[in-house]
Amino acid sequence: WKPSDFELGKRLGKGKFGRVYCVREKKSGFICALKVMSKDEILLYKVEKQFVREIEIQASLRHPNCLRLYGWFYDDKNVYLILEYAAYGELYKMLKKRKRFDEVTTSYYIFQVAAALEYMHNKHIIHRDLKPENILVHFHNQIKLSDFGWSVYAPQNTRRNTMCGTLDYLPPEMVESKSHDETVDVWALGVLMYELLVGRPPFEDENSGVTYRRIVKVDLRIPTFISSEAADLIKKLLRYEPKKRISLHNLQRHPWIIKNRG
Ligand SMILES: CC(C)CCNC(=O)Cn1cc(-c2ccc3c(-c4nc5ccccc5[nH]4)n[nH]c3c2)cn1
Repeated sequence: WKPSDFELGKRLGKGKFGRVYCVREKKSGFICALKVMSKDEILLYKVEKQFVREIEIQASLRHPNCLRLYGWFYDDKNVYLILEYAAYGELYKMLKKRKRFDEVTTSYYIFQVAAALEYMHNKHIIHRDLKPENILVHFHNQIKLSDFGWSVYAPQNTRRNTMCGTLDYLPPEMVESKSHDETVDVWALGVLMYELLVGRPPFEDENSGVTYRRIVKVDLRIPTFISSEAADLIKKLLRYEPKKRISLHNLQRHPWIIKNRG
């Protein structure tokens, strides 16, 4: 592949390490997202190892709810990623616009994210960075998990994790730098479900020390407008004990998921 194989379309956004464009591959007319990352940025941020691991992980994933990485190429200045195009963009932007989602839509989103996570966990891959910014939406409310920058091959033993970005999605064991495993994604799914239904994450506070304390205390307050089945599932996801969290298998059979999947 080379850049001139593609017709440049609208700019889709600025990722952490690059610019993303909607493009059309000239010969086939295929629409995809082209991510352009400057080589010296990758070298500057010393993320080439994470970058290679992310490419390996994303290229190996084949699931309707995991964003495809079709291929990649580079020239003297940039690295180019040929990624699947999601018609409606980031879930995060949709959430900001709508304030919060209804329970039917949210349960369909949570069901799909759980299916993608179950698929990844079966391949011993932990996502570790589940949040609305990393979830893209396609036609018919189809969800695409993206940005496997923090994904690692389990089991993950304890190591100092330089956490960048939001603390809101961290489970107690990561806040307390204990060892962690796939169940960190189950906790994050609980945070995601709460945020989609309520419009803000459950332990949010402008003071990150307070957020830390609220996470390790599991200081969870569920608003009354949330249905009792939804509240039941949120409580089963946001358990302090990793082993006590509901499994992704059982989540897909929870009354709130079944009832709302229509
Ligand atoms: C190191 C390398 C392997 C990283 C691989 N993973 C990524 O690059 C993750 N990533 C995906 C994207 C991305 C961003 C936006 C889109 C979009 C998209 N569609 C949109 C529709 C309307 C408005 C915005 C849209 N963005 N489709 N596919 C995308 C893919 C950016 N980074």
